[in-house]
Amino acid sequence: MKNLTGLSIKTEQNQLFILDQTLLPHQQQWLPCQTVAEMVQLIQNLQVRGAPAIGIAASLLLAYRAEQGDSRQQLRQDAETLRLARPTAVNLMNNLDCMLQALAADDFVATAVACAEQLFSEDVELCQHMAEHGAALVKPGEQLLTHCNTGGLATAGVGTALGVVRLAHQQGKNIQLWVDETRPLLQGGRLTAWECQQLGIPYQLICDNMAAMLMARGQVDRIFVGSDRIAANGDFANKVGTYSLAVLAKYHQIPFYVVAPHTTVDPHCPDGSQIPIEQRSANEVRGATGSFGTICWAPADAPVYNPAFDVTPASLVTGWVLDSGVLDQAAVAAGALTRLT
Ligand SMILES: CSC[C@H]1O[C@H](OP(=O)(O)O)[C@H](O)[C@@H]1O
Repeated sequence: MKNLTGLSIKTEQNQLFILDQTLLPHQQQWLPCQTVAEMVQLIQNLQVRGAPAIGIAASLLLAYRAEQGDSRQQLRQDAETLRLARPTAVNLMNNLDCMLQALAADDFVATAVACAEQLFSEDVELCQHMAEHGAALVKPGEQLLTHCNTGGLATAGVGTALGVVRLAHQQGKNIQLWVDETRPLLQGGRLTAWECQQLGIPYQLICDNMAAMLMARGQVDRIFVGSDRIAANGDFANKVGTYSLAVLAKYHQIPFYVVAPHTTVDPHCPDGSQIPIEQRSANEVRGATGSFGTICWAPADAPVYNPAFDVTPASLVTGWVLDSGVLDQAAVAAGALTRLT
């Protein structure tokens, strides 16, 4: 397997390593990953996370196992095990489908490795295209807002929504970024803040419940968020809290964009009601665990509802920023998402 270097995934000397995102921003620890069980744990613990990154990491693990001599039958079983690791991010399913096609070839070791490497390098390119299309929407001096983490940590490239912000910044557009901390796992406060500091992007971290006031004050000009799955009609799932941002943006007439590669579109999913929403553990809401240890601020037996994602209807979306360009509501209503290549 080639040496591949992403911000949170890398291969070196035929070994696969994952940057443990639960330890960021205070610790940077690369973990070797050699088994399917280890990869499932890393994905379920969000040590590797972000729709594109999850799919790429799972594919590289299968390629690694193929190089280790696992049988085609075992690899097919492993693909199905990995598919169950997290249900919402369709990139995982799409990437595993690609890997299963590669495993059908006679020389399946070589084709599996080539497929996983291609998925990695393709995502790098897709991220750059999304960044270019999205940054073209940004006017100089705008105040942008984003939710969760959608940067290099969540992809193999520069990211999706945060990749747009990064390029607008690099183009000298003098943007400012509001970063939602993104309860309960704080992907914004821990990961997007860290990426912004690495990249020199001027940002301010806010609690999720502060976004409305900023919009009311006219301090948000444009919102970019990522996605874990986009349905054929343009509804999309993203980190919980995205829907409320979209409603607020509609009320305040602020342009609201979802940024995603075509690998996040699920043409077989007719609308948002069909997107499976991952339910996560109560303790994530009761408290937080990270490199700082565990802080439990709720009663240990507090009843909890913890959906990891919510669904935003297409009616609230100004534009879909894809690697192929920006689609507006008319294009999406005409079925453009079902004709992507
Ligand atoms: C480009 S990543 C898309 C998506 O993934 C994140 O979810 P998680 O942190 O649970 O993996 C978040 O929803 C991002 O917007």
